[in-house]
Amino acid sequence: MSHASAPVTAVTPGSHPLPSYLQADNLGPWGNYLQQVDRVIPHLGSLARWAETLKRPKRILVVDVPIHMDDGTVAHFEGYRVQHNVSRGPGKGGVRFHQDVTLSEVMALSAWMSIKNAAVNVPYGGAKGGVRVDPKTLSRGELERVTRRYTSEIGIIIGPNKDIPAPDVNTNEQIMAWMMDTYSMNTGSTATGVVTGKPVDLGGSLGRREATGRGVFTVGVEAAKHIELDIPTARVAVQGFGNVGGVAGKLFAEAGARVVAVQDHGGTIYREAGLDVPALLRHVAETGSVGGFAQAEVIANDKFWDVDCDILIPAALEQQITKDNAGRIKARMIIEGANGPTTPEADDILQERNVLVLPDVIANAGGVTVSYFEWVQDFSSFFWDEAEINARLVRIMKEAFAGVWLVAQDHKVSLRTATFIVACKRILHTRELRGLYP
Ligand SMILES: NC(=O)C1=CN([C@@H]2O[C@H](COP(=O)(O)OP(=O)(O)OC[C@H]3O[C@@H](n4cnc5c(N)ncnc54)[C@H](O)[C@@H]3O)[C@@H](O)[C@H]2O)C=CC1
Ligand SMILES: O=C(O)CCC(=O)C(=O)O
Repeated sequence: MSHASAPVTAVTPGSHPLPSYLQADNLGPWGNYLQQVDRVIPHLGSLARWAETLKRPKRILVVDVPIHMDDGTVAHFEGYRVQHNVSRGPGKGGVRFHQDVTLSEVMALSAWMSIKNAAVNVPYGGAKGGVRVDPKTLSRGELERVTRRYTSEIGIIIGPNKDIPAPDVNTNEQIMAWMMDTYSMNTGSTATGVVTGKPVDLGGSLGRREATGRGVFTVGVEAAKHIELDIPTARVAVQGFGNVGGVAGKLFAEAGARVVAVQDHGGTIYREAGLDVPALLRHVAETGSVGGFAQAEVIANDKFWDVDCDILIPAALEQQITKDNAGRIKARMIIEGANGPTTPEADDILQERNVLVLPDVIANAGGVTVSYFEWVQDFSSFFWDEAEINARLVRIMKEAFAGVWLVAQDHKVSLRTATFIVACKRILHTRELRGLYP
């Protein structure tokens, strides 16, 4: 068929077909997000008439990131920045470097940022970015060149008042420093507020590195009270032992819990008596993975889901808890450190089995909450001490979680749908106040 005669979807008044990249039935994380939105719509009252806006990212940028490799060749990487919603303020959300990252995945991650930011009521919309690259295969120089070129390419849509990136999987303080420097070079003045999660010596905030794990721990302790789960005697299993999982595991261990199993990209380890978490963190810092940790038994990766535990913390990637393993999970409570680790089908199975799921959009909001503190500190050039930051973080997390808990009771819905109710009402209320014109 020639291009000229290709079928064209007719657009009639009142019919608004979705753009092609939003149409497929099975879009992985984006498809999961859409199902989560469908579940909240019946609870939005008159604001439901604006709900379509939640299903369409505001702005999507796909960029080519060409760099010189150390061997003199030129390599091209695919980069994305998606601003899902900016009704409540500038876009805000991390940047992921991963070989499998896709546009629809970044769309979902940006949408969950909109929900999360509204759930804890920080004045941001939602955004996320990614580069399709395995940073472990790059030299330090190559990693810096990828970061700087990506930052220049997305420079047209980011900025301290437009969209503020931060760390996510495989990105860290050094990468944020390069991003800040590149943006500042391109705009002609030092703009510390363009990214958060920077080194403290460069306008970063005390407590940001630990903030997501601390938030996971805080909501976990609060939720445990509701189901009479005793933290000092609890057994915890953690998937992903990086920024989020490592800190959450450490805080649970310090509270007396036994971290019995940990899985990361390098394998799965188990110790019924509890792993020595500080020693494991040192091992990961030295070797890059939990693999090879001497004081533990190695188990098959799939056996992780059968581990006898009270609390499960997925803190790696999306779609880990599915209809295939949800029935095997022994935990009474799941705290989602990762974004999107549980599919909607698995959510239903877990609810049926009375497993309490603390959803990502509230449980891992500690990171962006302290990012907000960092941004505020950068604007005022006045920096707070760590005790103040942690106290404010804990207060926001506790209050947000308590509110979500009440909504879940009132509407007789899961904590995920309850968080979506709180957040979507806030987002759509601002949409309504701002209107659509022009
Ligand atoms: N860094 C942050 O402040 C925040 C991160 N998150 C989410 O938390 C999750 C983890 O992020 P970070 O800890 O920052 O990343 P990270 O890069 O520090 O750690 C990622 C961890 O996941 C593990 N992992 C990767 N692939 C795996 C696989 N196939 N199976 C098992 N483990 C695997 C890695 O080995 C590593 O331990 C992501 O979903 C991220 O979006 C959510 C909120 C904030
Ligand atoms: O700190 C931020 O701005 C966002 C962190 C993030 O990417 C997330 O919460 O998933």
